[in-house]
Amino acid sequence: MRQYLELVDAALSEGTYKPNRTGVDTISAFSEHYEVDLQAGYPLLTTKEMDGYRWNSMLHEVCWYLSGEEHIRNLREETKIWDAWADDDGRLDTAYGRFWRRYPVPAHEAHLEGESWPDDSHRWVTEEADGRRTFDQLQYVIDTLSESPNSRRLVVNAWHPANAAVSTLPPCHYSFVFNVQGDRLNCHLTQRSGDIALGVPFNIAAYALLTKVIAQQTGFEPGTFAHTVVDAHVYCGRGARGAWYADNLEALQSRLRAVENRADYLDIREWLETDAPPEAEGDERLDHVPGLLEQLSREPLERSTLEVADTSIDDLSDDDITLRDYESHDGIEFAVAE
Ligand SMILES: Nc1nc(=O)c2c([nH]1)NC[C@@H]1CN(c3ccc(C(=O)N[C@@H](CCC(=O)O)C(=O)O)cc3)CN21
Ligand SMILES: O=c1ccn([C@H]2C[C@H](O)[C@@H](COP(=O)(O)O)O2)c(=O)[nH]1
Repeated sequence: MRQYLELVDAALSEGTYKPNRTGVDTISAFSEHYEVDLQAGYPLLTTKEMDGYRWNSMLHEVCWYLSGEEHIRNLREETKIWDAWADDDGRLDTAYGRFWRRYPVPAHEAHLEGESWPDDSHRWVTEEADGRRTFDQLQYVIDTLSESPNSRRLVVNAWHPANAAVSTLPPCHYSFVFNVQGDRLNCHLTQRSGDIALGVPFNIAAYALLTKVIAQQTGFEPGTFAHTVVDAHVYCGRGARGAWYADNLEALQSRLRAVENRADYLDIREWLETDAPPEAEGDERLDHVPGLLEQLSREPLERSTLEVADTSIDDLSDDDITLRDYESHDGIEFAVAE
């Protein structure tokens, strides 16, 4: 996908060196935005292999979001991608599905006079077994799309400020808005923080899939997926390897500016691998720059297509989703900064 390669190039070319809480440094750019026409096919990256186990992880991650579960006891049977952030019992402090499907509604005694809140029998409110009330944002979107497609309030929000202030890992893709134009359903995602090599390819695949699912449930054609990434970063390694970029970012950026054809990216990678100190034992592939330069050197292939069975969001499983005509370049491995 051309837009992804442009995002990689923009972050590396314009970014600044930025250490952060993980101890793995980054090259970070502010407010990157791109749009993808979902009518032109499914935007699964082709410049590295995304089918096989990566596809399986992404699919189960989406099904986990839809499940509304606050734990990963079922998800971790299928993929390890969230294990590092959960405890042994599968409890996870990051609430995506939990907030999409079960956003907490304040108890009656917490309501201020004059405020509007739904009553217990409201169609998007669930009274859970323990008496807590939650709100199903995704069902609200689906029902409202059918009843008032011109609504400008089709927002799903995974951000709860008080929770986010103390959570170990507050949601990265925290708010999305659907918008109808003609017969097309568009989706705009705002992401506060994006790991360009590992997280963003999954985020693109997940939201393009979600848009297709919601469009199908409401009788629209999938339209545009628009994505804003506020801190769009490339991890560049730990210790001396990461610090090398602090001193050599300008040299890297002037080489990027001089690129005339794709193959030039491989020359930059060779310069970097020769010049930068090697990654320490145990830190291999935490520097994502070489792998991303390799991706930049590759020509994107034709888009694949996605088939989704007509199944409600409550029942959707990986069996309902089929990827067709996917071809890609070889896989590239990156290590995840925790
Ligand atoms: N640094 C960082 N980057 C992320 O993308 C990220 C986090 N942390 N923390 C929370 C979640 C977990 N996510 C992850 C975690 C791991 C992979 C990962 O290792 N992907 C491999 C495939 C692994 C597999 O499918 O088993 C890849 O090559 O894409 C991807 C997304 C996205 N998020
Ligand atoms: O879906 C996701 C989830 C997480 N990420 C990345 C973005 C950051 O690299 C880390 C989170 O660290 P913070 O310090 O909380 O920003 O995870 C992603 O890209 N996509």
